[in-house]
Amino acid sequence: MDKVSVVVNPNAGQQKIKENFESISNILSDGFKQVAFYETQKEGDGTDFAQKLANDSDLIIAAGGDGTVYEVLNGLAPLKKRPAFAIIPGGTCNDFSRAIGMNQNPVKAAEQIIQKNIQEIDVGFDGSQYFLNFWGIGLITAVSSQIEEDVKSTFGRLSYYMSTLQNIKENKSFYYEMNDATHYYSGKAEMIIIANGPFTGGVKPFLPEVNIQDGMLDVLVLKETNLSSFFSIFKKRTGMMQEKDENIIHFQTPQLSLKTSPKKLIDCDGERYFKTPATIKAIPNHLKMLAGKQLFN
Ligand SMILES: Nc1ncnc2c1ncn2[C@@H]1O[C@H](COP(=O)(O)OP(=O)(O)OP(=O)(O)O)[C@@H](O)[C@H]1O
Repeated sequence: MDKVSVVVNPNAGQQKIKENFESISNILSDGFKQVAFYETQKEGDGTDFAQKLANDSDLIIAAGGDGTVYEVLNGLAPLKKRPAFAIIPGGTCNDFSRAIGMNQNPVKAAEQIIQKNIQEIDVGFDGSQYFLNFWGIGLITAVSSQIEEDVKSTFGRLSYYMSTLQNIKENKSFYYEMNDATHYYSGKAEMIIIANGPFTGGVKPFLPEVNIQDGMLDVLVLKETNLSSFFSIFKKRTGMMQEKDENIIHFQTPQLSLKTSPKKLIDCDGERYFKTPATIKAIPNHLKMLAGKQLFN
């Protein structure tokens, strides 16, 4: 692994990467023969850079927040020849970087990257876009749309909690139909999350047991998103829940088709560009990532 391209969003987070640029650059140059940096200037640049640089890079590093990771992933994932992928976290939540054990200090993350701990991971795909972490509709979309940029920079992750609590009161249900090879479900729901990796919204309230190396997606349907359903999730996590909860559907599947009425805005790793319907699948071992820890296999 010699040639490394780093796609940097200089404005991500509170310019964390820019401030530490020299240290990051020195560390990466110690670990790899050739390191080049490319600064994004606007939306879409991360995807363009990834596509242009892929053929001539052994490794592409996304340095920025989850938006930058999403853009670089969506540049790389459709390609036949995909270089390895790594993340230097520089945003507010950096969800996926946490899932693969990256240190949240960008300089320390660069130190982890030069250890070259290569792991194969699954990538989610909904027919239009790829995701590493989660795909969701309903409450989760309302939560992230409501976080204003100024609130986000002042309160960081706390704003996700505050926004969630506010949304629990205001959330509206929708009608859904979904099926895979063995399940068919329909009814009313307030939130559906399809998880590939274990982190959503900078915290991990949902499905922390999700495995990003098993070729499967975890589907979670919440019929009602009130405080008691969140408490049920908590009980399920801690093994306290004995009986089946009527309010929650949870299963694993490699692929799922989903439609809703009305059409719902999709939150895909925190980005919101498309609406339902969609067919969502896990593409097993689609990317080689340089992780900060041993994953599940
Ligand atoms: N130079 C730039 N100036 C402003 N916006 C940019 C620039 N380069 C890229 N962008 C856009 O900014 C969006 C947000 O960036 P990113 O997610 O990296 O940072 P963040 O919002 O601070 O972090 P997080 O999403 O983790 O909270 C990206 O999706 C991208 O489209």
